[in-house]
Amino acid sequence: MKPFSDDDTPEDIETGTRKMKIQAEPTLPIYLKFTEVCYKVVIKGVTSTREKEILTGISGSVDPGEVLAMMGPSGSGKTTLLSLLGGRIKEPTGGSITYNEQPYSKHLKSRIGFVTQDDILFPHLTVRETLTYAARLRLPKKLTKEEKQKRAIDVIYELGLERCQDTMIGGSFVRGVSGGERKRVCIGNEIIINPSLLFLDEPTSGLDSTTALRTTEILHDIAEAGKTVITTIHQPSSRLFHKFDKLILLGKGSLLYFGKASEAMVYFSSIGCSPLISMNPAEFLLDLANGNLNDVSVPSELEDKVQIGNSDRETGNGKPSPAVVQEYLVEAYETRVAESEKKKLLAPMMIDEELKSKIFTTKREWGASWFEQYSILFWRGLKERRHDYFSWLRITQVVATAVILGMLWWQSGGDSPKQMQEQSGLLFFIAVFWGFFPVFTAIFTFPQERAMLNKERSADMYRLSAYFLARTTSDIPLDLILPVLFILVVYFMAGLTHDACAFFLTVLTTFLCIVAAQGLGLAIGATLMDIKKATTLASVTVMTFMLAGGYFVKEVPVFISWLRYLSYNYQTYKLLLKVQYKEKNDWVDGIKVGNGVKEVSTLLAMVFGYRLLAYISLRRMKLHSGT
Ligand SMILES: Nc1ncnc2c1ncn2[C@@H]1O[C@H](COP(=O)(O)OP(=O)(O)OP(=O)(O)O)[C@@H](O)[C@H]1O
Repeated sequence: MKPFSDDDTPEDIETGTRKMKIQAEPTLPIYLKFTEVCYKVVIKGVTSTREKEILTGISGSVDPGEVLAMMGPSGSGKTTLLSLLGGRIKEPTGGSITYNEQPYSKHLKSRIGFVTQDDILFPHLTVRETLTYAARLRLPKKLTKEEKQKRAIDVIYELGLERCQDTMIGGSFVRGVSGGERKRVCIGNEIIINPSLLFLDEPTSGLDSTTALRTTEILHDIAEAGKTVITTIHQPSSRLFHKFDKLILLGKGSLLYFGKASEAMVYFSSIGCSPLISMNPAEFLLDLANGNLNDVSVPSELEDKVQIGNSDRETGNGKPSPAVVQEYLVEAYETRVAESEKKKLLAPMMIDEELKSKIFTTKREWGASWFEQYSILFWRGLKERRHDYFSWLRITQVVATAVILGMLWWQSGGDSPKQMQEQSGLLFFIAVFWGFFPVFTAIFTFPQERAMLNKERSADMYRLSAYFLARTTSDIPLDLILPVLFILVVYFMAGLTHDACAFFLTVLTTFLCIVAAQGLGLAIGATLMDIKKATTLASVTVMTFMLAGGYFVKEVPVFISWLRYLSYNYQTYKLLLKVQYKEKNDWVDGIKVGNGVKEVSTLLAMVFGYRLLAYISLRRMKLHSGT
């Protein structure tokens, strides 16, 4: 453990919250410049399509060692600008963004850390596990596993997370670390790669002012270590505001101010807007950007606009309307500052040629080999998802269903055709239950995983194929336990064929049905972003498969009979019948009892088919997100 530093107050030492010293190795300094950045989106309505302008002509710059804060009311375009600068949205509609005077390139990905607004973390991993997995996936291959683990521990100490390193992250239903600690873990996830550029979307939202200040101090320390830090911020306290080097103030997508944070108040007073009472500068600036001029001195130009009495522009209370204020502020910035700032930005920077070329010369490579990626993701998936699989709710659901079925078909026997006919209802239910249940589990658990997949794939952490195979194989042990429990209860309560081979074949058939169903669930979850739409489509699909299964209607019309080759429920049902009655009868429930080879191969084909569909949907999902 690192010793406490001289800067730590006795209180820090007592509470263990020492001031951080970010001691990362040197990084490539990156000078970020953006001029006249515009961004539009096309909004498709039911009857018409229109363009919406989100950002208009935003210019600014930030150097290594500086923290640039972006402020503005909600919806003013902060996140959009941050995403454009961080390469998360690929192309601005206009203007240019350069990194050491070079345009964005994929090589930059490994030099950029991006902390999103939502804390996307696995709730059941501990702080240390989260950071260790990130280090093992993201740090260069040349480092050993031990060195990567050490880096994770260093980050834990740098961010003051040592006291909660073995605590689970937690989520909506699991108690875990505090909001401030969770935010620090998100920051740790990004600084672990020692990025040159660090982007953060509202890192202090939802934190109390002391924790927010501590988080901002961390950003300051990170910048001091030679990194370029850009953050959006919602409502900073005045202490926090003074920690920023540069400031961008946005209002409805337009630039109201760019410059040193410490000079913002001087600039606004120079255009006639200053607070009439003592006020937090951040609060004053946000009021201005919102067009709220309460307790603010109004410049004479704006006063005149009220006196003209243009009803559209007045709010009726003697104050100009927000639209008029916004127009005035944009115009004031354009006429007094924008030109000189643009000139400065357009002037070529005195940057070493080496710095320019280094952006492209770094070889883009994965932090781990394909097999390592697979193995890390396998163990991580197993650790995380075992909680979903073995929640008390799921166990109760499965065991309760099994007990009810066992009681309904209590020692039903399957010797006479009548008994077989009755028992076939139970087998049909098993095929339907294990055809439905995993589809919905996959759909419900996937959104969280999708967010993580998007985040990690945007940072080039691993190949999709490694993720997919790890997910598929880590599901296998988890998938086996609940069905085995279920079948153990049902099998002996209902008195199905007392034969070890029949028992294991029943388990195996159910398992194949589950793997196919999960593939379908994953494919639907990855195709439809909306969980409501996904559950509706899944219900309709599985219902159709169930009906086409031939249990209710024996003679299915030819044009619909092909559905039986998609219906894993039907193939499962047929196989279960064969497993139970192969020695006893030739026909049960209108189905010929044979050796089952055809059904096994059809079911296996479905397992591969639905998994392949899931893989294609995941690939397409990547394209949807634009990352
Ligand atoms: N893809 C999109 N399609 C339609 N509108 C969009 C899209 N992206 C952003 N917007 C709109 O652009 C505006 C700016 O959004 P953005 O998320 O950048 O704002 P913000 O300042 O970060 O807001 P907040 O502080 O609430 O997060 C909003 O009105 C938002 O609805």
